[in-house]
Amino acid sequence: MRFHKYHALGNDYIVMDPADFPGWTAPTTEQTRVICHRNFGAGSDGILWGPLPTAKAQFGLRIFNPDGSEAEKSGNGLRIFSRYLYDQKKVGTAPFTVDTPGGVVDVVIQPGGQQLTIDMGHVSFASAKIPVAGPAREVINEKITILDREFRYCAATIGNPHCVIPLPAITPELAHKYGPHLETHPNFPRKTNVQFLQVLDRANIRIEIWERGAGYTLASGSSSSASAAVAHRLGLVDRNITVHMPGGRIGIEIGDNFSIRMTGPVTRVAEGTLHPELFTTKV
Ligand SMILES: N[C@@H](CCC[C@H](N)C(=O)O)C(=O)O
Repeated sequence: MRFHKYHALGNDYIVMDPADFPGWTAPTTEQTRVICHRNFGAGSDGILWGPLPTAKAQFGLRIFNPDGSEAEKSGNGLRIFSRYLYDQKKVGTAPFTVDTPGGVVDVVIQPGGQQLTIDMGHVSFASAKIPVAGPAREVINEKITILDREFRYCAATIGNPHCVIPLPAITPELAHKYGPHLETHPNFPRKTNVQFLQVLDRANIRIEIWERGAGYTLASGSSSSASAAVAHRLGLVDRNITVHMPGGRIGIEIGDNFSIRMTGPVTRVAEGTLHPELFTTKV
């Protein structure tokens, strides 16, 4: 049971190659929870299960959150999985494709493997696609009350759902206090990732993130994509944006129809073997 650990700006994932897990279809909820647990397991913000066979792309990938739920897409997860393929010499610097439940993406890896660019797909603000409850509409600047505070939010999908709250100034405390309530708010039937967004200037934004199924994280590629798209949709930024997060920076280019090209780093952390005794712990 070999595992490979990487981080992308402090958003860390464990790659588990199905070839190293004979008899496993995919990690179960219980297995995922204990593997990702920071005290009882190897510790990570999620599991990347692949490469899997797929007719839609060169490689298939499934993404699991630390609570055991499955995500449709992950920007940092895709960069990390691509770096794993590169380290295993399954790909080089030629472009290749990866199929996720949230759509197929195109990947280019810079020589050395430390910087990767991913064409993430298109952002949509359509309530039916995200999904957001209520009549069909673009979810832009709608009111929502959480605990003691009323916010205005925009919702977006890039394969996975996002709730973006623009504010004049942001803090990690906002994400910790309001994130869990927004994640599970009835407006979002499949729950949601949450970003508090501060526009710094027309080329720079700052976000604080609360991830669905993971909690507070230091960086997120799909959150960067959704937040940059919302800032552009509101007319607050241009098309080339640097997203500043507690863990570091991601570059986002917005093309026609809100297509997103994301560029950012990946760092290789460790490789090891999961011991079967790990799975005797229930978390
Ligand atoms: N860290 C990720 C997002 C992972 C999935 C997310 N928690 C979800 O449930 O949609 C990223 O870098 O995009």
